[in-house]
Amino acid sequence: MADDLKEGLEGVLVAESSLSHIDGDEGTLIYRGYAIEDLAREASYEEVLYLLWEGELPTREELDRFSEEMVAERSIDDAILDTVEALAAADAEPMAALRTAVSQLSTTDPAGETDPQDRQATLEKSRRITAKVPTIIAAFARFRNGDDPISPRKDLSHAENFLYMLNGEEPDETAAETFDAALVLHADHGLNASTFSAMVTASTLSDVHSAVTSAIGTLKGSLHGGANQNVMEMLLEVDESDKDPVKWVRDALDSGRRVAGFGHRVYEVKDPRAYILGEFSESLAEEAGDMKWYDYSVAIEEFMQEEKEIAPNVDFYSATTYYQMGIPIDLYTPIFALSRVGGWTAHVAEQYEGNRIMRPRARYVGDEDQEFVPLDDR
Ligand SMILES: CC(=O)SCCNC(=O)CCNC(=O)[C@H](O)C(C)(C)COP(=O)(O)OP(=O)(O)OC[C@H]1O[C@@H](n2cnc3c(N)ncnc32)[C@H](O)[C@@H]1OP(=O)(O)O
Ligand SMILES: O=C([O-])CC(=O)C(=O)O
Repeated sequence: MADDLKEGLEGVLVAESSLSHIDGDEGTLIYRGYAIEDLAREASYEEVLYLLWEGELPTREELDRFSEEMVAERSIDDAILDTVEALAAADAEPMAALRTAVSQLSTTDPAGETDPQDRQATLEKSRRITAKVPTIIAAFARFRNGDDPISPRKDLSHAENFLYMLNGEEPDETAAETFDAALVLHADHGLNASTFSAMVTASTLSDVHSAVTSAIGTLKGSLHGGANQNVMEMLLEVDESDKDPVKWVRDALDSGRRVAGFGHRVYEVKDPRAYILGEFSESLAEEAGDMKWYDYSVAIEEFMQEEKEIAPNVDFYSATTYYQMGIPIDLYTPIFALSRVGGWTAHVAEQYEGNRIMRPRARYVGDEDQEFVPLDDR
């Protein structure tokens, strides 16, 4: 057995997948062969879910039926709502609340335990979880503001309905389209850490809810999904400092800080999703007549490129996009989960097919041949 140490599992091939592919040198991303740019421009999040779960883009009829099935699963039971209310009252972090509520969803799932070999049952469970995640996040956000949660509507798309449940009013066309495209852009991304986490859990033949719960916990970290919140907090810090953004970032790097929203394990060049989100951020800024956040971002991007040759990832421009849409900063990572749950569950379904338990190993560097000393003699 080769003894090469691959810290962070860099470059290690552990699975075959037909879901998404990243060319890190070229800076391209495809979902089942379709370019992310085409999907973001032309397809709804529901179409992308169908593509990931069913293997092909839906016809109009298939999409209508699928969307109806999703809509029918949007409501959450009172028991879940009570938990969400209690978590909001306890001032829980939104990602912690989401993780707990999604875990609890397993207790109200009508199918109970299902056979991992039953792909249909896995996909139905995935659909129920994915449909309910926006309802959980929006209810949490409202409870903590002292507002009543808003029931999901049946006549709105996944993206529109979330913004409606969050804000209490239907989003305008720009907000609805921008948010839908952001969901498309975040839906899948190869074996990123949270997806891998879901796959590891699934590989033990554990259930879909457990896999998604693992994935939420993994996405939360600042090196992964948590970076979008950190980007906006950094930009606010820049603003408050009254320093030039480039000077601020230079000082941050000098003090050993990492710049949130930059760098990637796979991309050697700018993340293709960052181009699209950058355009959204720019047009929202133009619409509002306030270019500040976009200009700060561009200045930081140019500096990071020139000075460090490190390009932005997906989290860099999603931050200012969401900020300019008025979304609370600590909901950015839950919103990432709201989209990525589609990818996580597609990978779980794939993992169950031809499953082998994930079990790497570590090189042992600890002590050997220790003489055991009984407790009272130590
Ligand atoms: C959705 C997503 O998960 S996208 C990623 C979101 N995360 C972030 O934006 C957090 C900031 N970025 C990072 O911490 C990293 O770039 C990661 C975690 C994304 C990738 O990590 P790795 O592939 O392990 O790269 P690694 O940490 O080895 O970095 C390589 C080099 O680039 C530097 N580097 C990487 N990212 C950054 C950054 N954001 N700021 C400053 N320097 C950086 C590292 O210091 C390292 O330099 P060195 O070789 O001189 O020590
Ligand atoms: O692929 C990764 O490592 C991180 C990422 O960009 C994502 O999950 O979208």
